Amino acid sequence: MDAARLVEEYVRGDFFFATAETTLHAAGVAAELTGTDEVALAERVRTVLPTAAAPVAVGVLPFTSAEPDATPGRLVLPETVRFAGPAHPGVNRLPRRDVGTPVRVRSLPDGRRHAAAVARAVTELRARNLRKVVLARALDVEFAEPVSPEAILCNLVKDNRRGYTFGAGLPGGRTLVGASPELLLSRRGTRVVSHPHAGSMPRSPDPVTDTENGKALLASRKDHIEHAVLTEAVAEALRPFCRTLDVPSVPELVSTPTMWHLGTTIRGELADRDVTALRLAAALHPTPAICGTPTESARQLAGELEPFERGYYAGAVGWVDAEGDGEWAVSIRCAEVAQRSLRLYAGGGIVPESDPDAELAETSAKFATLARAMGFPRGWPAGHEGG
Ligand SMILES: C=C(O[C@H]1C=CC=C(C(=O)O)[C@@H]1O)C(=O)O
Repeated sequence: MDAARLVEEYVRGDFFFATAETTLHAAGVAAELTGTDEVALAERVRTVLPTAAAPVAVGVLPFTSAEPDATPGRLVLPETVRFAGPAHPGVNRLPRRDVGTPVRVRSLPDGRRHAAAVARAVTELRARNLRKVVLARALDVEFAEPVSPEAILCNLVKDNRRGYTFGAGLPGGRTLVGASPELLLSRRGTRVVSHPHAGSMPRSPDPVTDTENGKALLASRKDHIEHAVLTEAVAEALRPFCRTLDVPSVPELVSTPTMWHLGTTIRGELADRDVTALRLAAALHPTPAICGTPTESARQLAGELEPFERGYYAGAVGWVDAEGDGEWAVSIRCAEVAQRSLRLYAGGGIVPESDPDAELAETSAKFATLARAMGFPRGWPAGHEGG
């Protein structure tokens, strides 16, 4: 199967997930399983998968299912599932697709207020004895014409050779599209891998500045603190499931076409083969890459400071098969696409050492993954930060 064909054949409502090694396309809904208890949902999926027509479940977990009217996790047993090899270099033959011109862009909150929320978070971290909280903002973009998630996904796949590029149908005809650098969890047999990311600097078209940015990130004490909180939490969540766990003591510099990050590859050997990739993802989520530490207090603080619901942003997206193998990415660098509008999300980890203006700039830089795929100029959304 040709991976580029899977990109061409993707239509809104389908599920698509491309990594550096494999491309997955799933279509149709033989059954849908939803629920706010992710561990229970993982167990239901494990029970039904062996007799499913296509023995793979695909879907999304929300950022939080803690509130009473929470967004539920949504797993689909598709009618058809096709796997192919890597999308690159085959997708190079596909033309870039036009996404249209926005007629209105609104930042939620506006840039000034986001920086003020970061300053407030820094104060609250001390007052509430938190080590880290992740604060996000959103950009609402409106178009005069219907906006095509197929076009955005195609461009995202072309732009991102590595990482996890996804499109997932959501209730109400909406689509979550994105290209995340971050692996929450993969399981193959008894081998599990997580690749948590925290600590960021923007890439630059100027090679000298670009290299300097990478070096500055590697040397940044603030970013190493932010990263250490994350790695510790991921290791702690995986340890009860693993016979062995390898946690490197120093993160490595990783890159996407738009960002530098600190990343740590954590590898484990499962003690019990019956624990599925989805069950492990549910145990890990939400990590301090998108929530904070301690988890509950950070979730509450983010909820107090962010003027919108995260929905499926900062959740997880992926698949699990009847053997329990699968791959789940953290759903960041993404947008939720409706008919003539979409909402982009970007967040950043705040620690007591964080600087509000630098954090605002970091969210702008993170929007570039989607902005680039939509054909917007470099530096967008400058000029739209005012809300
Ligand atoms: C929360 C996001 O990024 C996370 C992943 C990598 C680096 C991050 C950071 O440096 O703050 C964030 O933890 C996002 O892109 O919305």
